Amino acid sequence: MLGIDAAAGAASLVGAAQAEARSQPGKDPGLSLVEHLLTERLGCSRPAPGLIAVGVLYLVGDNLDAKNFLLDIEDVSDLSGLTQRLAVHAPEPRDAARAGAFVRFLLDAYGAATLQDFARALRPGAPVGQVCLDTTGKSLAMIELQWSETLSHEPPMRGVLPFMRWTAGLLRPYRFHSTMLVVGILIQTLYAAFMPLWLHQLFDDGITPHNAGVIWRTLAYLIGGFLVTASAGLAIDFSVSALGPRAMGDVRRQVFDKLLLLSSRTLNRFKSGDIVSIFSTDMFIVENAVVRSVAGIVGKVFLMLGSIVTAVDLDWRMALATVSLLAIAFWAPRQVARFAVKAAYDRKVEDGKFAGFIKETAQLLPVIRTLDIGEHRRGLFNEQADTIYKTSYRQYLMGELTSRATVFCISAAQLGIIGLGAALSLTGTVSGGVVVAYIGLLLAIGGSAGGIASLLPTAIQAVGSWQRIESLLARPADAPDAERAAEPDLPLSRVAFQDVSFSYTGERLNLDDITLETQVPRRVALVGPSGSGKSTVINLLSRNYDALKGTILLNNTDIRDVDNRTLRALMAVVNQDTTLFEGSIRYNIGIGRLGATDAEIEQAARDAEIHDFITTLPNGYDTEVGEGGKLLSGGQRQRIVIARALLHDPQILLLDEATSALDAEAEAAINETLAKISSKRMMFSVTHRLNSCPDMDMICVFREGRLVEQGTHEELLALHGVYAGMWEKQADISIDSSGQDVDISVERLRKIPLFASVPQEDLEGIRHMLRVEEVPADTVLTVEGTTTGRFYILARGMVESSVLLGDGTSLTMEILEVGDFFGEFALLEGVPNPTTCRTRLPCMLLSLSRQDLRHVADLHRTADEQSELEKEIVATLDRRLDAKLEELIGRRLASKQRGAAPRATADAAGPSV
Ligand SMILES: Nc1ncnc2c1ncn2[C@@H]1O[C@H](COP(=O)(O)OP(=O)(O)OP(=O)(O)O)[C@@H](O)[C@H]1O
Repeated sequence: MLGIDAAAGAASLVGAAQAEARSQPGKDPGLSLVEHLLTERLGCSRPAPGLIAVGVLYLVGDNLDAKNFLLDIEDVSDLSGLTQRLAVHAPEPRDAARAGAFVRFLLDAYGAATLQDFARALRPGAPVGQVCLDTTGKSLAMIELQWSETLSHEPPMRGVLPFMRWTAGLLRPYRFHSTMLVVGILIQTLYAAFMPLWLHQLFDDGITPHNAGVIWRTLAYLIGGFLVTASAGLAIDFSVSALGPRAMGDVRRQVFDKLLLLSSRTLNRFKSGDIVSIFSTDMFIVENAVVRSVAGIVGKVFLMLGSIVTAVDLDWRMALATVSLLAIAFWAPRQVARFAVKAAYDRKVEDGKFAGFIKETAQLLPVIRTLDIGEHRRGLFNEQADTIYKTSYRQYLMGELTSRATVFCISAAQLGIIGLGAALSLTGTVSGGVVVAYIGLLLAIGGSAGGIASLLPTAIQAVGSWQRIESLLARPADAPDAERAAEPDLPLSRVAFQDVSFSYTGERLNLDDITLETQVPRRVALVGPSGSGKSTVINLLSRNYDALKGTILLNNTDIRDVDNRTLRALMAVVNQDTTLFEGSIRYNIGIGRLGATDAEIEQAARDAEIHDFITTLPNGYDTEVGEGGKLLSGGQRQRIVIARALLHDPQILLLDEATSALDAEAEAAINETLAKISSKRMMFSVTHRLNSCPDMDMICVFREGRLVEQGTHEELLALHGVYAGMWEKQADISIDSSGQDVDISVERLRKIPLFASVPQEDLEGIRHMLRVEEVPADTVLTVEGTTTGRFYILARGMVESSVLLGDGTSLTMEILEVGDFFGEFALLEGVPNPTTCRTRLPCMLLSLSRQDLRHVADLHRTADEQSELEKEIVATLDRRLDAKLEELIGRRLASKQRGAAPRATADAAGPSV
C-alpha cells in the first residue's frame, strides 16, 4: 500500500518489533511492527507518528468500510487532538477507528505518495495544520471538511430482530392497546401450549380406557379454549390497527422535526427524491409491517415457545431434540436474511434516486424538449429502470429464499423429531399418546414457523425502509442553536466579516479570507462574475452555513453565539426563488411574522406595492395561490415574498438576485420598490446588473472567492480594476425604464473584437439593425454543431454555454453575463457553433443575423469593399475560433481526466465566446 518492500529486511523488522513487545508487554506487537516500518523504511521521525501507524494497523486489521459509519462530524473535527493523543497513549478503540478512517481518506483522496509525505512530515512538535498545508496544500480545516464529506452516512445493516425491538419501543407509550395486544398473544400461546396436553389426556386417559367423563371434560376445555382464543385474535386485530398508525405518526413527527433541524450542508447530501420517498413509500412499508408482520411474528414466536414448554412437560428428551433442531432451523436462514435485508435497503435507495430522476424530468421538460435530448433522457431512464429491475429482483428473490429456507429447515426439523418419537416409541420409552401429542405440537410449531416465514419478506422489506428512516434520524441536528445564546446589543449598528474563509465541500475555498466592515443603515452591493462567492456571503450571513475560519460579527457578537430565533428576527432573505407555499395570499405574507394582524399584512402588501393588485382579485387576500404559487405571475410572487420580508421588519435585508428571474419590466418596477424600502435598514444585495451600484453606499467586488475591491462606485471606477472593467462592459448597454427597449452605443459595439475595425457608418448601421429580444429562462439560442442562429449581445440575464460530452452529459464552458456576446459563428458561412447556448435566467438580448450584416454592408459598399469587411470579420472570427477550439479541447480532456463529471465551472465568467 505504501510502496514498502516488505520482503527486504522483514526479519530484522519483525525481530525489532518482537524485542519491543518483550520490553513493553502492554504494547501491541502489530503496532510496533508498523512503527518500525514507518521509521526505518519510510524515514518517519521517532517516536513514529502514532496517527499513521495506528491508522495503517487498523486499516489492515479491520474492515473499515463496515465501521466507517460509526464516525460522525465530531469525530473528524479534531485531527490535531487525535494526532497528539495517538503520539503518547495506547489508542482508544474509537481513536483507532478515527485514525484508520483518516489514513483511508488520505490514501483515497491524495494517494500513497502524499500519505508517505504526511507520515514523514508528522515530526514531534510539528503542528498538524502545517503538515496538512505542506503535504496536501490544504489547511487543517479544509482537510477536516473534505474528510467529513467522505464519511459514509449510512447506518450499519441491521436485521429483523433489531427492527422488532425498535417497533416494541414505538408501541410502549400506548399502554392500553399494547396491553391488549400482549394479553391476546398470551392467550393464544396458552391455548397452543395446553392443546397438546389436552390431546394427550384425551387419547391416553379418555379414548384408550373409554372414559366418557374425561372425554367430555377435555372436549369442553378444547372448545372453551378455542372461543377464548378467537376473542383474543379479535383483540389483537383491534390493537395492531390502532397501534401501527399511531406509532408511525410518532415516527413521521420525529423525522419531520429532524428535517427542520438539518443544515443546508446535510440536506445537500440527499437526492431530491429521497426525503419525499422516506415520508411516502418507506413510512408506508414500515407501517404495513408493524400492522401486519410484527405482531404476527411475535405471536408465532410465543406460540413456538409455549409449544416447547409443553414439549418439556411431555418428554424432556424429545423436547431437547426439538429445541436443538429448531435453533439450527432458525439460525440457518439468517445467513440468507442478511442478504435479503441488504437487497431491500438497496432497492429503497434506488427508489429514491428514481423518484428524483422523474421529478427532475417533469420539472425540466421544457429544457429537455428545446435541447432535444429526449432520447438521451430515455437512455438514462432505461438504465435506472434496469437497475430498479435488478435490485427488485434481488430483493424479492432474497426475501422469498429466506422464507423458503425457514420453511425447509423447520420441515426438516419436524421430520427429525417425528423420526425420534417413532424410534423411542418402538423401544417403549414413550407412549402412543405422547407421540400423538407431539404430532399436534409439531403441527403448531410448523404452522407458526410457516406463518413467520410468510411474514418475513414484508418484515425484511420494512427493515430496508427502516434503515433509511434511521439514516435520516441519525443525522446530527447540525443547525443547532448557539450554546451561549448571546444577544447582540440591539439595534444593530455594525456587520463585520473578519478573515472569513469557507468551503462547501473541502475541495477548494469558495470564500477566501474575506474581511469587510459596514455600518447600519447602509446599502451594500455584492458584485462579481458568476461563481465568485456572492451568494455564499449571503449564505453565511443568514447562517445557512457556518464559516470554516474567521468570524462574522453583528455589532460585537459572533453570529454563531446568537440564538437562531434572534438571528431570524434580525434578517430577511429575498432571492430569485419565488416559490410560494400552497395556501392563500394572506397566509403567504402572514408567515413573515406569525400572529401579525390583517392590517399589518395589508400594510406590508402596500409597501411591497402589491395591495392594489390583491384587491382586484375576487377573493382578495384569501385568494389561493396554487401549488408553488403557480396561479400568480413571477413578479406578483416576488412582491408577495417582499411583502412577507417587510412584515418581518428585519434590520438586515439580504437580496440575492431578487429580481433576476423576472422579466425586465417587472424587474424595473420591483427595483424601485426595493430602493424605497431599503433606505432605513441595512441591505446586502447580490446583483449582476451594475446600474443600481452608483446609488449604493458600498460595493464589494468578488472574484474566485476573494474580495478583490471595495468602495463606492466612484472610488472603484478610479481604481481602473475589476469593477471598472465590469462597468465598462455594461455601461453603454441600457434598458429603458419600461424594461422593454435596449440601447447600445457605437463605442460599445466597437469594443467587440469582431467590429473593432468596422467603419463608423457601418457600425451605426449595425447598431440600428440589432434586434431586441426578450427570452425566458431555459431557451436554447444556439446549438452545438449547427450553422443556424444569430449573433447575440447580452443586455440582461445570464446564458450558459456548454458542450456535449461523449457520454451524453454536458459540460458547462462559460457563464455569460451582461455585456458578453456569443453566437458570432452564425455570421460566417458554413462554420458550426462550437457550443450550445441556453438562457439560465430571463434575458434581454440584442441580436444580428448573417443576412442583416450583409444587408448593412450592401447599403454603403461596393462588392469589393464589402468583401473586405467580411474578410476582416472572418479573420477576427478565425482567430477567436482557433482560441475557442483549443480551449474546448483542453477542457474536454480535463473533464475526461476528472471522470467527465458535468458541472458549472467556477471561473466560468471569462471573456465572452
Ligand atoms: N451547495 C453547494 N455545494 C457545493 N458548491 C457550491 C454550492 N453552492 C455554491 N457552490 C460553489 O461555490 C462557488 C461560489 O458560489 P456562489 O453561489 O456564492 O457564487 P455567486 O457569485 O453567487 O454566483 P452566481 O452569480 O452565479 O449566483 C461556486 O463555485 C459554486 O459552484
